[in-house]
Amino acid sequence: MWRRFTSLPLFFSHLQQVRRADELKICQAFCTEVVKPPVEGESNSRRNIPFVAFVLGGPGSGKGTQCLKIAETFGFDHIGAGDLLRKEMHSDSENGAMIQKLMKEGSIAPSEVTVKLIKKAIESAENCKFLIDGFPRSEENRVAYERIIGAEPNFVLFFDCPEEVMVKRVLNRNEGRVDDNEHTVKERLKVYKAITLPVANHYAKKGKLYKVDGTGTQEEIFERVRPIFASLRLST
Ligand SMILES: Nc1ncnc2c1ncn2[C@@H]1O[C@H](COP(=O)(O)OP(=O)(O)O)[C@@H](O)[C@H]1O
Ligand SMILES: O=c1ccn([C@@H]2O[C@H](COP(=O)(O)OP(=O)(O)O)[C@@H](O)[C@H]2O)c(=O)[nH]1
Ligand SMILES: [Mg+2]
Repeated sequence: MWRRFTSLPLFFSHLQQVRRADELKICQAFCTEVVKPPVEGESNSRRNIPFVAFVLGGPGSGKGTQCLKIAETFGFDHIGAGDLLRKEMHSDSENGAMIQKLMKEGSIAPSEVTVKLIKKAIESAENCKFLIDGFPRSEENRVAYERIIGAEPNFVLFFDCPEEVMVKRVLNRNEGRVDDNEHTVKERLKVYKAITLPVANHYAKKGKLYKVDGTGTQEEIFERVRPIFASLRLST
């Protein structure tokens, strides 16, 4: 349904914006100025918003692996939503037990928890361009992010991968994760198809989704990803 969605106009318009900002410091060039939605007790002010790419795809589609390569090659900060939640789970946080339960079930954590962690990661970074990996996982996540951060992502990278390939990769991941087992991955795939794919569909309809074939070697996949980021002229 959402197979047709190239959004080159988006990139070209951003490219123009970057070109116009050629003399500016690199960080400034990555920032998009947007109108902040009205907040009670605050006037409608203009402010700088970081350059953000969401990275979506099923469990084991290679999001984390490719994000590491993109971050290294193009100077993005990599914010893994699942990594933030795992860190929170292993801390003394009051949410730890709840997160562990949800992860084991293959369910999605409350938006307020995840968005708060993402916001903190963005605010504490020196960088101004981010890959947000594995988020938003639901329409509710998406709406909460856009409301709290006050901006949509600049674009969305989506890894398309057959289920059997994803399952095989997850079961071989060997990182000691509570969710890398046959039962949870099956549940995660159900959640992914029912709740996460509509988010990708939303951005596809807006012309913001870039779909990449997630099969093949890590290097082959990165060669499909590379032109997307290279065309942004955002590498440092
Ligand atoms: N192209 C690939 N071919 C084979 N294994 C891969 C490939 N990409 C990633 N992997 C491995 O598959 C597992 C899942 O990859 P990961 O990047 O964690 O996916 P995701 O973040 O989408 O769940 C990891 O163990 C990773 O090393
Ligand atoms: O925005 C997010 C990201 C992750 N998760 C939880 O964390 C798990 C693992 O997410 P991660 O992105 O690390 O998994 P991956 O897709 O990389 O295997 C998910 O199944 C969810 O339970 C969540 O609730 N919200
Ligand atoms: Mg991952």
